[in-house]
Amino acid sequence: MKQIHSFDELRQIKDRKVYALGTFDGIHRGHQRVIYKAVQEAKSAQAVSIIVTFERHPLTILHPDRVPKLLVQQAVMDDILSAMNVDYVLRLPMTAGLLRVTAEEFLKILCKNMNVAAIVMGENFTFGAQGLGNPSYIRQTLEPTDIRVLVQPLLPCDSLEKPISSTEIRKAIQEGRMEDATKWLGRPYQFKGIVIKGDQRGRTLGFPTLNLLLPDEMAIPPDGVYANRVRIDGKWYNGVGNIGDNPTFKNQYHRCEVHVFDFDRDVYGQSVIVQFIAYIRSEIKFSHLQDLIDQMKVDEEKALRILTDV
Ligand SMILES: Cc1cc2nc3c(=O)[nH]c(=O)nc-3n(C[C@H](O)[C@H](O)[C@H](O)COP(=O)(O)O)c2cc1C
Ligand SMILES: Nc1ncnc2c1ncn2[C@@H]1O[C@H](COP(=O)(O)OP(=O)(O)OP(=O)(O)O)[C@@H](O)[C@H]1O
Repeated sequence: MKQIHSFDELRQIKDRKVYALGTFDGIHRGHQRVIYKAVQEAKSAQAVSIIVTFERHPLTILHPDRVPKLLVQQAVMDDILSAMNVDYVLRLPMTAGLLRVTAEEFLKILCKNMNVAAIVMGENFTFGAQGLGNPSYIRQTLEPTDIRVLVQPLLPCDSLEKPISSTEIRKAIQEGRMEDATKWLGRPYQFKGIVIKGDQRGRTLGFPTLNLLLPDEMAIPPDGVYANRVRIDGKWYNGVGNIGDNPTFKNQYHRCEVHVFDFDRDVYGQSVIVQFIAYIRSEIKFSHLQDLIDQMKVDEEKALRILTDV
């Protein structure tokens, strides 16, 4: 999959094109429906599939203090899109100028002399200045052309009368409902990070841990203990982890740690992926070290049970 960043680069692509339009944070199951449709349509129209999205969220310009946390890091998003056989992702740099582009202009740039076979979007897609462009606007505007407009019905969250959305998934993660996040994303919630040195106390407690700084741009589950999976050097391991600042000890900082089962290699400096499968309990300030150790043994048992059941 190739990445492009401007309408000029888009114009260089002479193949027939099928676009999928949206923000696509998280590539949740609703997004996957739209993307699969675009890939399928591209195949039958002998065209290339192009995801049209933004480098950053529009709120980075409109309300920087309200920018939502991300559900997927860009490198991970690109791996997912490649695995879905997408040909290109166009990530438009987010600028005040881009936000002023009207729906009419935006459609014109995307479609005029661009050799477009089809445009795919979900029923709730909006675009252009003030979000005035929507599926019926696109249908109407492209009516006189031979560009197919494929509007996908919204995939609902099964427990709610709402469509799956990045917003609902962010809420689930922030409330520790990791099972909901997994169901709606179609994969466990995860982030990538570099293993840093901790206090090297874990091994003396019988629970050595990988320590990661929390990626500031990402949605972070609440402080507490989790059943985790961790990918190290391409291999997945089970584990039990903690997000928090270890209130039992002094001079700590907010981080994520995972005790990886059946693993004893030194991986400082390596990039790993941590998945959050289920929330187990909140963090506790223990008065005695032995109470923390006993509790971690209980947590380990619980995590093992959860991870063998999923
Ligand atoms: C499963 C698990 C549960 C934990 N629960 C707590 C807790 O409730 N309270 C706390 O202060 N620290 C908790 N921790 C963090 C430990 O205090 C920490 O892993 C230990 O002090 C080692 O730190 P280090 O990696 O910096 O050496 C937990 C860690 C794990 C792996
Ligand atoms: N549940 C869904 N089912 C089908 N298509 C969807 C669903 N949710 C979004 N889409 C479509 O996928 C594309 C990308 O969606 P987008 O990221 O803009 O919205 P979202 O997931 O609802 O996020 P937010 O919660 O931020 O509004 C759009 O074309 C949108 O209409």
